[in-house]
Amino acid sequence: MTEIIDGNEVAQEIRDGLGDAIATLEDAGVTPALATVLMSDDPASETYVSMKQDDCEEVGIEALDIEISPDADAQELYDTIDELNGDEAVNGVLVQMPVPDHVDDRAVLRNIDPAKDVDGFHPENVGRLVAGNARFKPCTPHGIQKLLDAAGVDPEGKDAVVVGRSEIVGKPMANLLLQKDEGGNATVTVCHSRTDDMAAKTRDADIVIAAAGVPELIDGEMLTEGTTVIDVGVNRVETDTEKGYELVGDVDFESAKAKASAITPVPGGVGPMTRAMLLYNTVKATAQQHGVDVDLP
Ligand SMILES: NC(=O)C1=CN([C@@H]2O[C@H](COP(=O)(O)OP(=O)(O)OC[C@H]3O[C@@H](n4cnc5c(N)ncnc54)[C@H](OP(=O)(O)O)[C@@H]3O)[C@@H](O)[C@H]2O)C=CC1
Ligand SMILES: Nc1nc(=O)c2c([nH]1)NC[C@@H]1CN(c3ccc(C(=O)N[C@@H](CCC(=O)O)C(=O)O)cc3)C=[N+]21
Repeated sequence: MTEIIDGNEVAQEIRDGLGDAIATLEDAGVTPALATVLMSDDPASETYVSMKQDDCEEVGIEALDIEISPDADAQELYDTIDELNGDEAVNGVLVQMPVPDHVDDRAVLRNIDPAKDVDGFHPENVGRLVAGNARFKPCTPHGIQKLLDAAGVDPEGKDAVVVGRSEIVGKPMANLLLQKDEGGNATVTVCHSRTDDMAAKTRDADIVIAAAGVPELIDGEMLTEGTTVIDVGVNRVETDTEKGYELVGDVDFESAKAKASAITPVPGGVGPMTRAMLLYNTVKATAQQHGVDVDLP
């Protein structure tokens, strides 16, 4: 029987597990606060940001929701980031990606105070992660480590194939799997759009993590029996339904499930974990900023 890894359930465990740490911070007189900055009118981005607000409310994190018109000057975004960096009541700052073309996304990430960079995208935090001394593990790959653990899959000694090499998912995922640490110690292959014969790599893998942003790129034909399949893709595909779209992963679920020993669904797999680990990083950031010791799940 193929195990369907339930991301909503594991995310709920993480949120519940943050309760103790948040209570410890409250005892010290601190309420964690996360600021999300949205400079986009993309409906998917708006959905994620509003889901993050709800998550914060559930666990007792204060959520600040800042919207900047996508037509505004880049300077307005930089000024907002400066203000949040300087605001002692704000513990975490997240700028929803992508930002408009006229804004330099690297400069945006460089401007966030690394101590408040709960995405883990600031170059200092990227460097620390690669050096094996992470301050904040990026939310999506960290969430995937938690999902693998919940499914009883230890990457140690396994062949892992990551499809995608983005700064947000593919690269940090490969780095975490490679680390000489719990949840790591895998042998890692990273595929991308220039990879030759990707199916030969995925067929050799014990763990496949698909993060290409291409609907149903990975199907059962590209997998061997017993593979663990993690689907990061959240693609909105137009349909005739009332909503007008359907969420489709980077994995063809039915054919992959027929081969996999365990697989994540879309929705309800990696997405909820990304949001849960953002809360985790916000609590961690708050504790670090105030020198309070907390137990994290
Ligand atoms: N569930 C969650 O929490 C999250 C989900 N996502 C979703 O994950 C997906 C990937 O996101 P993100 O990493 O930001 O995307 P990017 O577009 O930044 O990166 C996609 C990567 O996939 C590679 N790629 C594209 N097409 C192919 C192909 N045909 N074969 C092999 N590799 C390919 C690209 O290669 P190259 O570098 O050569 O261009 C690139 O490295 C999207 O669907 C996104 O919505 C993203 C973040 C969080
Ligand atoms: N600075 C920054 N940090 C991010 O972490 C970040 C970002 N920018 N830009 C965009 C991507 C994408 N991303 C998702 C988060 C949650 C779901 C999620 O919760 N998905 C639900 C369904 C959502 C729905 O119903 O539309 C699920 O898969 O079950 C998806 C995608 C975070 N990202």
